[in-house]
Amino acid sequence: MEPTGSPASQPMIRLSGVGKTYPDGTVAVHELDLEVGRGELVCLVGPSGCGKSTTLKMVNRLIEPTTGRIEIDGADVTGVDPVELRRGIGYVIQQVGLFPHQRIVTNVMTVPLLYGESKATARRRAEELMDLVGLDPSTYGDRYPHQLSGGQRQRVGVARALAADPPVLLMDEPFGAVDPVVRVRLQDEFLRLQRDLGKTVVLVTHDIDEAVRMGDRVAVFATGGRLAQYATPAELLGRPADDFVADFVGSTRGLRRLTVTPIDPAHLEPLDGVSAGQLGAAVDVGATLEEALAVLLRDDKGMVGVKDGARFVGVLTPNGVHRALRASLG
Ligand SMILES: Nc1ncnc2c1ncn2[C@@H]1O[C@H](COP(=O)(O)OP(=O)(O)OP(=O)(O)O)[C@@H](O)[C@H]1O
Repeated sequence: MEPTGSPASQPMIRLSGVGKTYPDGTVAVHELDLEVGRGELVCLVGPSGCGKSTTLKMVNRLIEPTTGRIEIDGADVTGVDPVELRRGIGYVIQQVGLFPHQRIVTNVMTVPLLYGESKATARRRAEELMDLVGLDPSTYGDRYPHQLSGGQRQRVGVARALAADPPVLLMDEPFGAVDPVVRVRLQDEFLRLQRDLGKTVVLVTHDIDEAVRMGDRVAVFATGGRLAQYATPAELLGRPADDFVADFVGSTRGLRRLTVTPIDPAHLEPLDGVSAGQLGAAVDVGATLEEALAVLLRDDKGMVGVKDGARFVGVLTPNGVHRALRASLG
């Protein structure tokens, strides 16, 4: 599916009153309204069985909704041939689904070959994609899936999903199968890739930390396929909509807010009478409160200098951190 050059204000994905009731009467998703902007990364998070995967699969029509309407780039997906639809939508799942008896490069080439590219072009494209996800094709291209680590296999899954250069990427627990350290590295790599490529991404996770770390917005689902809150990470942690969300984001949400709240120059204090030598290390004005607080605690000077490039713009004190947290909720 080609982007139609629709107005930038139109969401890339729009779900209106979408519901799914399975034949046995299970309500997997209940009347869901959700919009995902162009280039936005939205995380769907919630306890097991709350309808996250079903929602994702309705977007690429692996599951048909029982009610409602789903549009991608302004077009009703039910009017698009499912095979055609899925070409415009990359899909990454936890179990990656690589062909075990094919080399990695061949696995990635499958998609361009499917679209009728010549073998040489498909190979070139596969090698580019492997580079893009941080796997050197000359080292890993000729290996088989079982000769890769879980994290490396996951990268192959992402490379393959990007092979058709789809504007939309759906990811179902993409980093679920790897250990926590590799997981954070893959999250960082993917965020960098996403910033460069500007895809519209919907990512399912049951991990609230992953959701607030990665999402521009986060949709919290509750049991019964009900959307409990759809908000930015800062809003979600600072103003949970109800007890369910407050409970789900956890009692340490105050700490988590530091990770999603940027330094606000309005809450800095002037440098007057303080020399740079008294300050220890400085942080960049684009840093988060968490990064600033880490330096503040480490250097133990009672304040941390904040720089914009080479220029000092002020100092942040523990009180300033408090004020910035309060003010971030408007
Ligand atoms: N084919 C089916 N028939 C009946 N019920 C189903 C079917 N597939 C899924 N369900 C039910 O629909 C609900 C939502 O399932 P879904 O897989 O979307 O949840 P999820 O939030 O992705 O869960 P998890 O985090 O455990 O993967 C669950 O209660 C599940 O048991």
